[in-house]
Amino acid sequence: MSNVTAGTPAIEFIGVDKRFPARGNSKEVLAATNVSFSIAQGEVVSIIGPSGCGKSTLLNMGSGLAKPSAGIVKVAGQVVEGPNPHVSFMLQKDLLMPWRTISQNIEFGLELRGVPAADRAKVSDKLLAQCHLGGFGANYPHQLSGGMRQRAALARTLAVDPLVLLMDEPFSALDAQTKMILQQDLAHTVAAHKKTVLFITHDLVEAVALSDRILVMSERPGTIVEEITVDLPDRSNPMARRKRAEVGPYVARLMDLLKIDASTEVH
Ligand SMILES: Nc1ncnc2c1ncn2[C@@H]1O[C@H](COP(=O)(O)OP(=O)(O)OP(=O)(O)O)[C@@H](O)[C@H]1O
Repeated sequence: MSNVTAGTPAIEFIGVDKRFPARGNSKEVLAATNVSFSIAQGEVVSIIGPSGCGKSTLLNMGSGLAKPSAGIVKVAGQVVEGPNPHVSFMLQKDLLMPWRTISQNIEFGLELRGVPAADRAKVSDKLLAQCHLGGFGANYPHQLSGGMRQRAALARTLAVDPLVLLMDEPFSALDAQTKMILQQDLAHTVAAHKKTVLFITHDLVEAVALSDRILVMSERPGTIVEEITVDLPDRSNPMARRKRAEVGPYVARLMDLLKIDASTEVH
């Protein structure tokens, strides 16, 4: 799946607008405007921005679940016209199917693609081990902790061997320590498999700890107002990276760009 010509960006947005038409009493919403960026294969890029600025809408367009109102989105050099096999989604909610075991959940995407059972089992066994879930394949989601369920969701996301992982606040519902452990898992796995990641987060330290670059969006209609290169070592070891003194100044800069201070209103 990931055999894409070297040098072709994994995902590109070119002059993208997204408008939701007026419906009933609600007016038309211009969610995002003039969004352009390009992510190279193997890069990890985070998007941060105020609530409602269109971050999830961008991911939906990347996955083909929503169409741009203007501009184009390309994945692996091809214009995204609908759901496509190059991308895989991971959300805050694990969305595991409660009636399927963890292995069956991990294998679901492969099943849809008609991969034979024995081959599916090989993939899920490997991912269970890699995601520290060895021995839990026959369990059902309700038998696992929240952190383990997100690990299973990550394994399911990786099972189809996507070129791009689109991640929408995947760890935001977890406690701070579990979150750091899962960030570590993710960073390690992404580096080992040279995956491309587009990651949405409200957690500024998480963005610095995990990313090669951070795209900062304005209030709605969201557009990219700043692009910050995270020039720090240890992208595959966010626990080490977050201990570095340079993290503080990056976070301060992001807070300034997002205009977060003591007077910021809570929505
Ligand atoms: N299907 C839809 N129909 C109409 N409006 C929508 C739809 N989806 C999103 N919107 C609107 O578009 C804007 C952007 O929403 P989006 O969920 O992309 O923001 P976000 O930046 O991800 O927000 P948050 O940080 O709170 O998750 C919001 O005003 C939202 O209400």
